[in-house]
Amino acid sequence: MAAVPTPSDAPLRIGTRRSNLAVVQAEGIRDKLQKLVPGRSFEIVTLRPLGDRDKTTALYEMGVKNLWTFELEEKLVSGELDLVVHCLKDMPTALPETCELASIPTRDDPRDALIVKAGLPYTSLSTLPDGAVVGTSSVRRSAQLQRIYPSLKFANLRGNVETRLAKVDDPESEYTCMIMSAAGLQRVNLGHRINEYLQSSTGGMYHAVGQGALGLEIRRGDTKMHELLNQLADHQSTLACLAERSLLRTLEGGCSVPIGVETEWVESDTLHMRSIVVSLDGSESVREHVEARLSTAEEAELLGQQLAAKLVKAGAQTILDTIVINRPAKE
Ligand SMILES: NCc1[nH]cc(CCC(=O)O)c1CC(=O)O
Repeated sequence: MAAVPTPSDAPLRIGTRRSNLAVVQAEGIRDKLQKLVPGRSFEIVTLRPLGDRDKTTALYEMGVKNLWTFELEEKLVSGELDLVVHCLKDMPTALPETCELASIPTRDDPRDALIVKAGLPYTSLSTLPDGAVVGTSSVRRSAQLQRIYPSLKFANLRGNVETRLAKVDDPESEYTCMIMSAAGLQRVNLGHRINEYLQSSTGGMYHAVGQGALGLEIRRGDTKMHELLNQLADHQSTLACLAERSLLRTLEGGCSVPIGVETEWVESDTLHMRSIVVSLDGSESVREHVEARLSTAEEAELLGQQLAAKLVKAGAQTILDTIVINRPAKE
């Protein structure tokens, strides 16, 4: 007679999106968990969320905010999944009451990267010709680039990493180049296609909140999973990302805004945080920074709130009000 499996014999089910990037990320987490609990079996369950199924409707017109997460969260809550592996930057700053962000592992490169169409000679943003077309559907990227390089043009570019790269490389396509996260490209072994890393100190680009980090989401109150995932958490990455998410949560006010950020540990216990808020056309922008010694999630969230308050005081509210009226797309 077959043994009746006890709950701890049941495979631990990890949910994620159905892209190559998402699966690679989930496999990485699975391999780490496997080392922590060698006796357990694991199963990766992929799902194509609404945000990936509908590629034509403008993101801001789809109504729901959590287009990439809500179906996975439903399966978490119903018990069909035990864990969801997200790109942290795709996770809304407010999660459903029934779920929680259990762990943020060591963050990869948070920067944006420039990728030029195969065969073209350009190697950096500053060498692109006037009128070059940048593929991106992120208002954070297009607004910031327009601020720095007013002669650039922009065209929407959606789809997973490989699809976007193929569209840009297509000799018939209008794109001269695209901007993507360095971590996303590196994780699917396309890091060699990066022509330039973008950051505030060399060119003025700030990355998205949470970019380059993973967010491990569980059912609220699942203490066993929480304890297990705690072992994958990285203290500095967690505090930096919580500070960034707090900044976004404070500024967002229910709507998406083109806001860029950078966080840097200047001493092992001191977090330096810089941020920019840009109008959609790049004509107006506000930049601020804060720094504090911190060691707890509460202190990190306070720092994010302080930076938000400084930005608002410096004029970010005027920019944000205009954007709320225009209802922009998020990343
Ligand atoms: N916007 C979609 C998205 N969400 C997470 C990543 C890549 C992984 C990451 O940066 O954490 C990407 C691709 C991109 O923005 O270039």
